[in-house]
Order: sequence, then C-alpha cells, then structure tokens
Amino acid sequence: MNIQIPGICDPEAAIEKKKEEIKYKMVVELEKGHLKIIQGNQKIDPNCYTEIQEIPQSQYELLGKKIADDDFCQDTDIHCDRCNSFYRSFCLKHPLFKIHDKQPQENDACKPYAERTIPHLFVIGESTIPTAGLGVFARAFIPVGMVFGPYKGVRCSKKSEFFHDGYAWEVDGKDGTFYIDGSHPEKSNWLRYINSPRHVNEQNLLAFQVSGRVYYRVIKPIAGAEELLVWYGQEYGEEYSKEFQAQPLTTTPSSKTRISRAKNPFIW
Ligand SMILES: C[S@@+](CC[C@H](N)C(=O)[O-])C[C@H]1O[C@@H](n2cnc3c(N)ncnc32)[C@H](O)[C@@H]1O
Repeated sequence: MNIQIPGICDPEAAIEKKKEEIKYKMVVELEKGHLKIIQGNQKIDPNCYTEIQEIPQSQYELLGKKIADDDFCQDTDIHCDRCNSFYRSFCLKHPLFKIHDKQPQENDACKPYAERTIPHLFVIGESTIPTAGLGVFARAFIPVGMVFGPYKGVRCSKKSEFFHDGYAWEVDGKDGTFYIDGSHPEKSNWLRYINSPRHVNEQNLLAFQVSGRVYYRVIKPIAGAEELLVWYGQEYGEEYSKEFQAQPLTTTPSSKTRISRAKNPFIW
C-alpha cells in the first residue's frame, strides 16, 4: 500500500490526478434565438452564443433520456414540442431554462402582489389586443426554451369556486382534475396577465403541466417590446381566435381547454 505522510513524502504524489470533467454550458444560440447546450471546455464565441449557465457533467448525464409514451411519468418527464417525444427530464436538443418569479419587495406594496412578482425581463402594460385589458411585454430578447411559472392561484375543485372567470387552468392531478384560479391579484403571480393570441402567428408561449403545476415555455423567439401570448386551449382560446379556427394554434398534446391537460411535466 502506498501511504503518503504529509511533510515527509512528496506531497504531489499524494494527490490523485483529478479526472478532467467535461463541462457543458446552456447558451443562447444568437443566430436562431434558441437555447442550446454545448460543450463548455472550449472558449465560447460571444458573436455566436450568450452563456446562461454551466451544467456539471453529472447533471448533464441525467438529461435527455427518451421515454416511450407508455412509460411516461407525470413527475419526471417532459414532452418536447419539437421532437414530439417525452424526455427525462428534458430534451437535450431543445433544452429548457426556468426564469424565477421576482421576490416581491415590501416597498412596492402599492401594487398588487401578482404584479410585484414580474421578473425584470418583462413589464405589464396595455395589451396590443383591443379590449383584452392588460398584457405582458418583453423588455429584452427572450429565446426559445425559457420557462416561466408555475402559474400561481387558488386551488379549486369546481369552476363555481373561481373568484372571477377567465384566469383558471385545469390540471390533471394524481387524484383527478382540479383548477388553479389566478383571478385574485393578491393570490396569484404575473402569469395571470398574459393574454391569448388571436391567430397562430401571434402565439409565442405554450402552456404545459408538471407535477400538478402549470408552466409556460417560449416556443418562438420574442423580441423586445413584443407581447407574450399563450394559447388558452380550445375551450377558451377559440373565443379570441374565431376567424382563425381553420388554422389551429399549437397546443400541448391532448390540450382541450383553456386549461393545459398536457402530459407534459418536468421537475425543477
Ligand atoms: C388571464 S387574463 C389575462 C390578463 C387580462 N388581460 C387582464 O387585464 O387582467 C384573461 C383575460 O384577458 C382577456 N383576454 C385574453 N386574451 C384575449 C384576447 N385575445 N382577446 C380579448 N380578450 C382577451 C379576457 O378578458 C380574459 O378573460
């Protein structure tokens, strides 16, 4: 046995040469406006990529496992809308990155709680859609793959329990269907201000469900000052897109209502 005694033996000899870990990086691919994972050991060209975060190899190895539709697990797997397959936990080719809600500040208390949760990347203003009321706008370029949420609100078991109509998502829970009603501005978050598109070209977000929570993901690059629009699903969204029903908007698989019924979950 080779025992090294510090101070007596060669200290270098005691250190087992650490295996070089491959680093990965989540980046924005500037040309396409999409998130991407690249090997991060080499220097990144800032003209091609903007770095978001490093991904350790151990974490990277847990990503991108393709799951057969029959083996899909609500709590661990995510449906990739572009590959039309489930992955554990998400697709490596089309990765996701979650933007957290802003921690509401006390000195902002004149605004409703939901407004105070909006991340710095966004702003609430009058919607570009006539009669829609308020909406949410990007303050900077937002790439495909960014995820927002979960949608916050009061959990209800029946539609008759909603505070107001028009702000609830229906969720396929483990013990059956329930609703998340975001109509109360003190009991919800900024996602309650996002409107529904009038036609497919306006849609830039897709709602999906993970472990009984609803998230929105970016499916089309969003330019600064552009409004965020998430398809509410057939039951509600079609109210706002009657002229465009011939060309159905993108929804998560099996989405039937304003409410995401997607088999589309992932865990953060
Ligand atoms: C989740 S809220 C969105 C935020 C809302 N605009 C506000 O000011 O609080 C849903 C409501 O917004 C309005 N809305 C959303 N999308 C719309 C659209 N495309 N056309 C008209 N009204 C819309 C409807 O009144 C709907 O009930």
